[in-house]
Amino acid sequence: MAPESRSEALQRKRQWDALTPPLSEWILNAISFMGFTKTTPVQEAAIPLFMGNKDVVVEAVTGSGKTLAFLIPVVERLLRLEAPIKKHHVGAIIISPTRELAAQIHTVLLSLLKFHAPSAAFLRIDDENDTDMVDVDSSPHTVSPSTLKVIPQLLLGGAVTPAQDLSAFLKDSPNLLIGTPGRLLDLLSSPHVHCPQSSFEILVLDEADRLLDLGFKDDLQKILSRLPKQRRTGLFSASVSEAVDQLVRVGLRNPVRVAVKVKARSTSRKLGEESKIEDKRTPASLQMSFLVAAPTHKIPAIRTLLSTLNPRPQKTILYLATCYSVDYFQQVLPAVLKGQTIVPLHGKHPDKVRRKNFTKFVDSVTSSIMLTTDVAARGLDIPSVDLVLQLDPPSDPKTFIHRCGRAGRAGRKGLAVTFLTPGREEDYVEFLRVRQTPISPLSSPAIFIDEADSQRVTKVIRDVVKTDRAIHEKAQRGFVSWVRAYSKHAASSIFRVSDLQWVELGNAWGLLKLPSMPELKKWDGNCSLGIEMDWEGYGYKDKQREKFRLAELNGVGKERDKGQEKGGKGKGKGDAWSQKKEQRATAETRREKKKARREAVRTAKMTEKELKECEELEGMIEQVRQKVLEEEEFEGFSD
Ligand SMILES: Nc1ncnc2c1ncn2[C@@H]1O[C@H](COP(=O)(O)OP(=O)(O)OP(=O)(O)O)[C@@H](O)[C@H]1O
Repeated sequence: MAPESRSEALQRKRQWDALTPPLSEWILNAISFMGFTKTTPVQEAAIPLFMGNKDVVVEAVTGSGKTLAFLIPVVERLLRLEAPIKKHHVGAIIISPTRELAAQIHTVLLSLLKFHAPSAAFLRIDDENDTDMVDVDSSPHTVSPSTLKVIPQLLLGGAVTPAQDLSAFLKDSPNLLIGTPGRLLDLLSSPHVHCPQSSFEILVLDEADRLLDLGFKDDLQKILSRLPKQRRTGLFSASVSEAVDQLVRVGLRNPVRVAVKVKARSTSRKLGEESKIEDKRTPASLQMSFLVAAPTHKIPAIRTLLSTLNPRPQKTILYLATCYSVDYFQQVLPAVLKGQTIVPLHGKHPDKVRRKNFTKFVDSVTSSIMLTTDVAARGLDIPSVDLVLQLDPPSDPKTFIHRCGRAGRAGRKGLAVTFLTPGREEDYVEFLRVRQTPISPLSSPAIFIDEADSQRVTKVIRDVVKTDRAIHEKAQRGFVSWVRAYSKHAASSIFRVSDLQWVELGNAWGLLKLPSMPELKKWDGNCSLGIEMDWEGYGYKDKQREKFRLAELNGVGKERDKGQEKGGKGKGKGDAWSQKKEQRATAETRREKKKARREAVRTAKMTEKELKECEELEGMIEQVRQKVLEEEEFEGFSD
């Protein structure tokens, strides 16, 4: 017999049924139904280790199939126990940093369990593939297969209360919990939920480096303190190596490290130098590009890119730095990017909006752009996303590869374009290269923007802003939050507020004036940006708000608004969120103002009911302002 060639050996190796220990028949069946003929490299390496008795730290590029690389071992281990897990005991936990990602993991799990008859029957999963289901009694692995099943529970913040989570837990007694840290902790804190040594098998941290970040530290530590030390733990991410110092905190025992890298020819060699093969941390099918453009040229460039790319992008994700910039650009971009459905998504949206918008984007059949923040940077697997745009490079450099990795998944072609402002920001290319994330100039399609085009776009945006004072306020708030984010960039020697060109930026955003903010205190330019505005006549589209504004204008608000609306650096209510301390009126002054306002409103002939509504509205606005201040000051404010 002819000896097996290397490629034949590799092919054979990458078969699902060649994995050891062997996978259950029903899993092979499920995978075959999903159309995955071969394992991906990370699945091939990680599944046997994690199914065996090893803790693993797995790093593999975005879109390389890490979800199945941990779901299969989790499910297999739960179904190979000697006896079913006791009522209200948990056998496994999967933690994810965001709701959308946790929900996605749960969906992939259900698509597997559909093929496991006892679990599917319990979960009443729609089983249109009845005929593909394997009679688990014939499985060689399980001791009492017909009694063992996987019962997952998805735990997310938002729509469902912690009490409802607990009640579902008590009713169904799930043995596998999937959720975000906060909600998991709520459930695990109940005395009715048990994770003893005898039951608990396996813990997975998906996007582990993100979960090990400071923001999740407390919740994660509390979760870990409720789990037995003797357990299997798996950490998965496309950038897990950044978190290596933290691994000890998670209590890993001699973990095996699995690192699946991509080999690529070096893009940045000097003249006459041989091209080298380098390790890359992004998938080979993903073209990673950058475009150097002045701020006012960036949105026109996006418009040109979307209309010249061939084939036209079906779904695009456009990343911005902060939630408030998303709130603003969702108002103005439809006028510039005609023919695109713009769907906003960020972490400050109420849960209902967040779910509705996410589904809208995923289900959209027309060209759509998701306008988002880092809340959608990781893990999301939306196959038809073929273009990722970063109007602002992320503050945290490891987020860069996650954002780009929403395109070019599972071998599909994708393009990621990052916009950089001419000058110091161009050093970001080298900054990324030394982090094994090479990006090259966008050459195809070539994008040229002339000044007239960029001026036209600025005008289109400004015209939208002028239609509603509320949009102007969003613009001001968005811009301030953007400047703050810029000032907190991790690569602080590259992204420096002192380099910002304020007028150019104000025009790029279509602002009607530059907001009053500490960053502009020493700037001696003109905050009005040369725009003539009749500020008193500039109203809200919302009738109630406008009525209240007019009432205020005729009364106590008039004096105060003057300073603010001249476009100068006067202090007023509108810049409360940028000058917190100066804006906190004493309780007495507030009471007086309220009295005077009531008087002013009375002269505007409002009914008591209208007056009450206006006051409620203003109270809400004030609360939001205060919240914005606090969040921006203490939390960061990016996603
Ligand atoms: N063996 C396989 N063959 C082909 N496609 C696969 C295989 N395994 C998974 N996929 C598909 O690859 C895509 C990406 O998988 P997955 O979301 O698990 O990637 P990931 O490595 O977790 O990415 P990220 O780092 O962005 O979270 C999914 O659409 C999934 O269905």
